[in-house]
Amino acid sequence: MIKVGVLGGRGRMGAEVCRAVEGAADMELVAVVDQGDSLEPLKQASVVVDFTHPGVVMDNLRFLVGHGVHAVVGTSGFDPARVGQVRELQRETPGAKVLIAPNFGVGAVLMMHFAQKAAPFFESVEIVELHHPNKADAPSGTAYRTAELIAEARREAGVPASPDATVSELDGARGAAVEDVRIHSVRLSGLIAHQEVLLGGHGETFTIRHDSMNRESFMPGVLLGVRKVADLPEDLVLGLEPLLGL
Ligand SMILES: NC(=O)C1=CN([C@@H]2O[C@H](COP(=O)(O)OP(=O)(O)OC[C@H]3O[C@@H](n4cnc5c(N)ncnc54)[C@H](OP(=O)(O)O)[C@@H]3O)[C@@H](O)[C@H]2O)C=CC1
Ligand SMILES: O=C(O)C1=N[C@H](C(=O)O)C[C@H](O)C1
Repeated sequence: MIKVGVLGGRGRMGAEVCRAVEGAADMELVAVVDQGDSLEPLKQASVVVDFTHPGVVMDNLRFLVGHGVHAVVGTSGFDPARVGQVRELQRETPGAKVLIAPNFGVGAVLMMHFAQKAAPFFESVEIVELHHPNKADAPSGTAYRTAELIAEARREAGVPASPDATVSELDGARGAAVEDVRIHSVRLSGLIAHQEVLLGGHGETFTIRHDSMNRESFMPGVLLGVRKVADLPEDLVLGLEPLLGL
């Protein structure tokens, strides 16, 4: 049995993770921690899943890595500086593996993968992400990571930035740029989590779209992460891709 703790266990995702862990025959839910609770009960767990808030996740990781507890992190907000800080924590106290996945939806991981493959073949690429209005951060972690992967693929292939003649704009009209890739964030009641990667050039466009219809959709990926995190080949893995053989 894998002893699992959940951080953010009363939140939208955390509550869903608690249900999924309780329904898994090979897992035992040993600790559920939320805002204001002590982190101490998490020491009983061999793996802790974190779906909290970008503002607190680094403190959570400091505690988990410091106590040798493997972490499966879904919380957003991981830019290169934060990833570097996690590596530093692991250097200071070796032993705990960390999996940080911007998106645990299998379809979303495939969307990112296909976008990375397609990006060098088109002159233009932009991302539109659409989420429920309770989301605290923009752009989404998924869109940020997609932009990084697209930028890396285009850089390696020697493709220049997407053409754009804009010389005057209302602040924000052209979205946020992550390494030259524009991201547009929509917050709309009724939505859960959705993303389109728009590619264009030479008289054709290609759109890759992913939709999460509910939060259960993330659970197969989360449970896969819990099962695999202790045996990851590297101390820190970014994204579910290697666990899916991508
Ligand atoms: N990787 C993925 O596949 C997915 C990632 N996410 C990400 O997961 C994160 C959580 O999303 P969501 O569940 O919708 O958010 P919620 O706000 O519903 O849940 C977060 C929970 O964490 C609690 N919390 C805040 N601070 C702490 C703390 N210091 N210790 C313990 N718990 C704390 C919150 O309490 P309170 O409300 O009192 O602040 C809340 O109960 C976001 O960053 C989101 O982007 C979401 C979906 C999928
Ligand atoms: O806050 C959410 O809901 C989601 N957050 C993640 C992100 O920021 O990419 C994953 C998914 O989009 C849902």
